[in-house]
Amino acid sequence: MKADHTSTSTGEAVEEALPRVLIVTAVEAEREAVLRGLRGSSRFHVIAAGAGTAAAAAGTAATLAAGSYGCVISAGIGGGFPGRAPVGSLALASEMIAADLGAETPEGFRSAAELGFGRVSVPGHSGTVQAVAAALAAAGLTVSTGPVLTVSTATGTAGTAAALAARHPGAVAEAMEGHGVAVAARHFGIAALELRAISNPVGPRDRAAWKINEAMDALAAAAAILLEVL
Ligand SMILES: O=C(O)c1cccc(C(=O)CC[C@H]2O[C@@H](n3cnc4c(=O)[nH]cnc43)[C@H](O)[C@@H]2O)c1
Repeated sequence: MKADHTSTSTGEAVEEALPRVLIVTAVEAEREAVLRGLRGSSRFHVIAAGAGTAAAAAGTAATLAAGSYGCVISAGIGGGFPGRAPVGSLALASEMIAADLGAETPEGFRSAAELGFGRVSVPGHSGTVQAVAAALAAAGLTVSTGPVLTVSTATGTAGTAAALAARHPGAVAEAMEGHGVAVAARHFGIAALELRAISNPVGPRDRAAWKINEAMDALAAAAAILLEVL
């Protein structure tokens, strides 16, 4: 998807016949950060659907059923895997993985896919992922592209962080909604992306150290680039 602008006789830029983009955040503060970056564009519809995959999937599906969209983005703050996505940077999902959908067994965690009862990963639309990553980097923003994990419980110990990193080599970030948004988008045959602004490292929980404002500013800056590239 690429922006296609024309001008009116007065020189005013208008967005013409471009597909609408749905952006799904968890909470209102994330929605407001995205809207700040979008500077009033009517082509982007931004909803705060609630935290977790169920709320995200339900909100996404209900919105897609009621309108026409070319692309859906799960966006918000997230945890970054140390050495891959530092606090204040951006993470863009090559795939959105339901990282704790499965079962504990005596041999350890087995994913739903390994157990034969479902897929746990939805790929991001590769052309769009590449275009967005390139545009963010060209704008001077720090962005890491790789698998983004969707978890029901935010990681709070070094042990869980290490286990997730071992199960998902190359994972750049974790959050709580991406896979739900992607599954809803797939149901409607629409491309999905996930974009996270990193507020905290994945690891031992230290909520007081989360850099929420820094992450919200990065999210707003990224939204301004989405406006140009999608
Ligand atoms: O307390 C606040 O001011 C505040 C402002 C905006 C958002 C929040 C959230 O707690 C958002 C919850 C949302 O954040 C994602 N998230 C962020 N870090 C992680 C993590 O390390 N692991 C998993 N999820 C994370 C997640 O998608 C939540 O829905 C608070």
